[in-house]
Amino acid sequence: ASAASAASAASAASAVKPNAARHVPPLTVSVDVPAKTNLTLHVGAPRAEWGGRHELDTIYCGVGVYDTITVTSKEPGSGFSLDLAGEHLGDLASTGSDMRRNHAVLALFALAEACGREPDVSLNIEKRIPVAAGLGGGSADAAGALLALDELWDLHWPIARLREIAATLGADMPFCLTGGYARGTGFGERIEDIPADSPAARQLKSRGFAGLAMIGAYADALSTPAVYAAFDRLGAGDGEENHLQHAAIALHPRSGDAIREAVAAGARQAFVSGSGPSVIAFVADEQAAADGRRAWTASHAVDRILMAQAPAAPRSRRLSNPVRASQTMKLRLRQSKRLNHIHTGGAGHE
Ligand SMILES: C[C@](O)(CO)[C@H](O)COP(=O)(O)OP(=O)(O)OC[C@H]1O[C@@H](n2ccc(N)nc2=O)[C@H](O)[C@@H]1O
Ligand SMILES: Nc1ncnc2c1ncn2[C@@H]1O[C@H](COP(=O)(O)OP(=O)(O)OP(=O)(O)O)[C@@H](O)[C@H]1O
Repeated sequence: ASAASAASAASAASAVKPNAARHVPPLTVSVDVPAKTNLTLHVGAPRAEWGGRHELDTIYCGVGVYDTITVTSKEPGSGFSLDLAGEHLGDLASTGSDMRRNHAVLALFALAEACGREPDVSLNIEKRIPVAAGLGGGSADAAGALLALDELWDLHWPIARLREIAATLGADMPFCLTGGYARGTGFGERIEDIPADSPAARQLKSRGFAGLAMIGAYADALSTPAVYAAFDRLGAGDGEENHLQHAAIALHPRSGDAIREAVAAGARQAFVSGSGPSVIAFVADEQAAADGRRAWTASHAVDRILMAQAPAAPRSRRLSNPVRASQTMKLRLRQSKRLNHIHTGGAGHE
């Protein structure tokens, strides 16, 4: 069940038990949030009122490589902390990376402000989604933080309300709250769910956009604004459902090699994920996956291969004991009291 349905199930349960013992909010909540891709991504004109972001019509799909976001209540007045763990942290691991700008931290401050709470929370992110890879990892972490805090703080807000907050933080975030399949319009933030048993979902499945997917990931990153800027110069490739694919391959030719290799090895669908550089290849079965992996390995068309199921959705867990990270790389930020003011719209910027 998704975190959203878990949340509404919890509030429904308390509604039918008026005499039950007072509900005690959990002290730790953990949410696994999948990566996202775009099965189609039609890009229109940039719009000044969206800060130059482009009009989109896209079919989003959750892809089952999960980041785990864990939130734990802290002493009142103690502020927030952030722990990041994972083998491939990309630019998040660099000393110049400002963890106060981490998307999950921004989500914590946005929700705290919206519900009038202090952000006295420790955030723990176990990253598995490749960073700056076109897989929406930062958006997934922000969505996970919103879902987990919604439970930790016993808010149980409707998804539509969480989506409004998510939309102030980034185009992909409203989708990442629910995953599955969905259509996105506006700058990507207006979401219409595509239920799993709908004709539209059945059509996507029959076109091969479901089941086992290989993700070809790279040590290189692509900046999303740079890919949109390249799209503005180059336009979309002929017949390509992802209008950013041509621009992403122009900036990162190995993504084009990976698509060709995957198709030659029998993949049902192979395309650049969002703004790239990652490539997603849907395969019919384990045998086709083995063929695809061999082709990518022999040709060195990708640096890393991850396997995933799609479509995928967030899932939440209440924990009685805080989790301990045990990964190879671990980064930590302890926040100063002053930072609270910066992120809640108070005094100035650093
Ligand atoms: C490429 C996609 O991942 C496809 O879903 C999204 O369009 C990008 O989603 P995102 O990273 O959540 O986007 P945001 O954080 O809102 O914007 C990052 C940058 O991407 C570009 N951007 C994003 C969305 C959009 N509709 N048009 C744009 O031109 C802008 O340069 C913007 O400054
Ligand atoms: N929690 C986070 N996880 C990943 N990146 C983050 C996070 N917070 C901030 N960032 C910053 O966001 C940048 C984009 O990372 P992300 O993994 O979201 O890329 P992406 O999937 O290509 O983005 P997009 O959603 O634009 O397609 C990174 O380079 C990083 O500096």
